[in-house]
Amino acid sequence: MRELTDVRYEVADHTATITIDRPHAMNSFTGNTVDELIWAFKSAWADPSVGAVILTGAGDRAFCAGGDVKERARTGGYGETEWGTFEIERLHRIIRDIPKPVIAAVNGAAIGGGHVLHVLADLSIASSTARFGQAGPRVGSFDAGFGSAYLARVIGEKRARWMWFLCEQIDAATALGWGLVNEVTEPGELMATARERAGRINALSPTALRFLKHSFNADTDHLSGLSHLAFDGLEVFSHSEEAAEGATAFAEKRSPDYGRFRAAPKPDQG
Ligand SMILES: CC(C)(COP(=O)(O)OP(=O)(O)OC[C@H]1O[C@@H](n2cnc3c(N)ncnc32)[C@H](O)[C@@H]1OP(=O)(O)O)[C@@H](O)C(=O)NCCC(=O)NCCSC(=O)c1cc(O)c2ccccc2c1O
Repeated sequence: MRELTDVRYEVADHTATITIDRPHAMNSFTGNTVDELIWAFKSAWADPSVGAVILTGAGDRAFCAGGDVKERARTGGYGETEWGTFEIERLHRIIRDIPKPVIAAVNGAAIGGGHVLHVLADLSIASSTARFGQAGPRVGSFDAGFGSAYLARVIGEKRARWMWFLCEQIDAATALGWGLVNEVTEPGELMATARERAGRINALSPTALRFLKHSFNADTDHLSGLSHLAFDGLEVFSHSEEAAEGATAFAEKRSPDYGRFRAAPKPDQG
């Protein structure tokens, strides 16, 4: 068992529960958090006693607020990692590829990269107090892979563009109406509901579930190439003044000033 600082990993009744445990920073993730999440998902994948996985956040304020923007404002990145690389793309792949259903138990704010994590889960159950939103364009970031294209598959183009282009949050009732979550519970009932659903999954044929999960995925797996390209672009963009302005403004609790970056590429004169 690896020593974990940012994530809790528990297995009970054939269900692995993975909890992002950084409530002081709204369960936002650093590179280390992502490494630990990958370890937890791989552990659940390899454990023959586990049939379903629940992903949630510690406390009642946040599921996950995405990347730790203060860390990025301070250092320009998401901190040290095991291999020196920020492995968020690998985490996305593991959530999709693990041959067991993943249930996101959304206990509060699911924002930015945290929102993407629940979108990638097979099922999402939300507390009535949960909030959902994308924040990249406000803090100088974007997920032009699964985080936008697969989101559009789930809720439709207009709604996905609305979430990304306005960076406003929606509540749990709206998320349910949009098909962004499967069900909404009272906050105190969220984990019991998620465990009950996991228990029902655990009573089913694991092989049938595995084939079904990968069959659902196959239809959108080409987005993985798009994701790869998008993360290449994000890596380049994240070193720009424009990206730094977004992160710095968040850390300084002020609105970002993107005015000087507005000049659009000129149409081809040739
Ligand atoms: C999440 C919120 C909507 C919550 O708002 P609320 O009003 O309830 O709470 P506060 O704003 O007062 O927050 C409490 C406390 O937590 C700190 N905090 C919140 N979010 C973060 C965060 N993401 N990083 C660090 N710290 C955070 C906040 O500063 C407060 O601390 P105090 O010390 O002041 O008490 C709201 O907080 C919010 O909108 N948060 C920011 C959301 C956000 O911008 N997330 C990052 C988007 S970018 C991203 O996720 C991302 C994902 C990737 O996969 C990438 C991959 C590769 C490169 C870059 C990536 C990337 O940038």
